[in-house]
Amino acid sequence: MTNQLSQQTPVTVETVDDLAKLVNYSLMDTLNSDPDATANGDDHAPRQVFSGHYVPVKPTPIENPEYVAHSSNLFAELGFADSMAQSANFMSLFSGDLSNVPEPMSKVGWACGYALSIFGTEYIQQCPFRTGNGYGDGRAVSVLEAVINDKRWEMQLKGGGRTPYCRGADGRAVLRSSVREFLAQEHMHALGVPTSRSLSLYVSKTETVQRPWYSEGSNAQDPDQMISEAVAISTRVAPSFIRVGQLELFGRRARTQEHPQAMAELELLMLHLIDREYADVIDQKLTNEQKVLLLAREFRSRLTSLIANWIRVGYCQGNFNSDNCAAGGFTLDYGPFGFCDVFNPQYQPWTGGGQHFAFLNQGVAAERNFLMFCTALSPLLMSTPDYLEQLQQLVDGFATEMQTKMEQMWAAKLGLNTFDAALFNELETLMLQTPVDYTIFFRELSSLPDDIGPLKKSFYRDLAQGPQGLEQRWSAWLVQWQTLLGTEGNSTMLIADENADTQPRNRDDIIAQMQRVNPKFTLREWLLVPAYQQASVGNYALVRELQKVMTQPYAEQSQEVEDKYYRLKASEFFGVGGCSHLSCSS
Ligand SMILES: Nc1ncnc2c1ncn2[C@@H]1O[C@H](COP(=O)(O)OP(=O)(O)OP(=O)(O)O)[C@@H](O)[C@H]1O
Ligand SMILES: [Mg+2]
Repeated sequence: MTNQLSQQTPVTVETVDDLAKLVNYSLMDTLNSDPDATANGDDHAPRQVFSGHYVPVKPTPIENPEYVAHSSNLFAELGFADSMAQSANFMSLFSGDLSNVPEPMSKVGWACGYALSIFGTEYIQQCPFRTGNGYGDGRAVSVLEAVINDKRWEMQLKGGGRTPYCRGADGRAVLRSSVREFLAQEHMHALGVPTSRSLSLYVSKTETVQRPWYSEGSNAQDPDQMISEAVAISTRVAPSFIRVGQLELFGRRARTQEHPQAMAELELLMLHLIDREYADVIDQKLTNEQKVLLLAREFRSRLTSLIANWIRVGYCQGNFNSDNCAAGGFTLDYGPFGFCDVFNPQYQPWTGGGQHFAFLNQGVAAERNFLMFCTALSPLLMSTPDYLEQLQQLVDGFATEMQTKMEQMWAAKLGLNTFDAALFNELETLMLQTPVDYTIFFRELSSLPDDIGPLKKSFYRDLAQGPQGLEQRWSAWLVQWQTLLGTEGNSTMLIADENADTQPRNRDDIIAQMQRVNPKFTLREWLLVPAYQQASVGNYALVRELQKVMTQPYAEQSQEVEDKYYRLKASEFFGVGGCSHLSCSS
């Protein structure tokens, strides 16, 4: 749960020609291509894809691309020179034009099909053909895989044009959603939460599409107008983009023996997933059945940690369907996400999402995705009933593991070594009744205040306006917490106390530990709105400023940054469409 410091690699990639030397297409080499696909990749009309793991497809470049931003952190980790982001060849490639890429880079990218489950219910009819064979990457096109310092990375354009899975839509992403996703991915990484990463962001100077959106200041739930927005392509990077929904597509086909290769395709995908995401923890020499079990165990462990991390930093994914759940156990698809301001277990930024995907329900939503993951893999264990039984036990044990991770996370946020249910329950009640700003509250608490004075900075209401006795209850809670921490009445050195759960710890150590767990800055929606609004008129200053501030979320930063970004959400932003809630995310 600590902030991962970016590892820098010496710059070795200064041009697209240098990058071409690192390409290595494991997916295209080991998985099956759709046998009905056109050889040249001009495959953009919606159609059914009956078999094969991927469809070769050329992205459609955005017209007149302009540089908006790149992640210099990721560039440094990959050994990319910053200058490359604005070079003509790099910009062409990552704004969708593969026509001039050097050998051995492929001039054709690929898109993958996947199935959909929502909160554990299988959906089949969500494509124009009502079969599920037309569902998948409708606007995400992978363009290359490269091995850089022994690590494999896939690079995928979001908004890269229509694919056979586009279902009649335009295949584009607008600047607004691309700015949000671009900033959020790198913020999440800096928060120490596993995620796909952002490489680059380019916008078209001339090409626009229509999207439903809110008129200025609208309080409506749903957008009340169509607006014209510039299209953009952001490139995201991950070891793979295999989703739970993808395993499900092949699991369902294997289950119903939809075609003669169905079982073999499921097995290939499972092995490929291990190779891409779990090679360091699953021994190649094991039998396939043993691999399936280990895979499920490891995925469960990653997924439960991921959710605990989301809740630690106040993140709500909003649309945690199985097709938005990366099988590698990291955050994927920053569509209708949000970082909460007010602590609220029911916080759900997406109006279409429902309470099942709300902030504190994310563990249960993850459990449903894990069930679908195991269901998809179960055809591979049909001949080994004892293994199937063990898989079921992994499903049955999810909630307990989730609970353990949550308790560890809450304890860490409170600076404690062990979770104390009574202390936490009272805190949760107080946070709801006050109400408090989640980020500011825990950050202020991290300074180990002597009384509740400093915590008031995080309160959205004067305590006198709340239930009777609120102030006294806060004070009593603080004393109880200090007792458990062992800091009561001692401002310099801690004394071991029989009630304290820790060995004596230095006060500064506790502060430092808590500040590594409780970020000072989170990417709240009211900070994103002006950044993408200014970007829409060609001013990228705020995007870059946010990028800088939000990639150091645990650092104190300057007074100026604090004044601007370490604040309660202003009252005028509450209830505003596109700021407090949103519907369309694309
Ligand atoms: N403008 C569009 N054109 C074509 N397909 C689209 C478009 N918008 C969304 N889709 C597809 O609809 C499905 C559901 O959309 P969702 O918002 O979950 O994903 P997304 O944000 O596009 O993508 P991802 O999950 O790849 O980050 C996805 O399969 C996506 O590819
Ligand atoms: Mg999605």
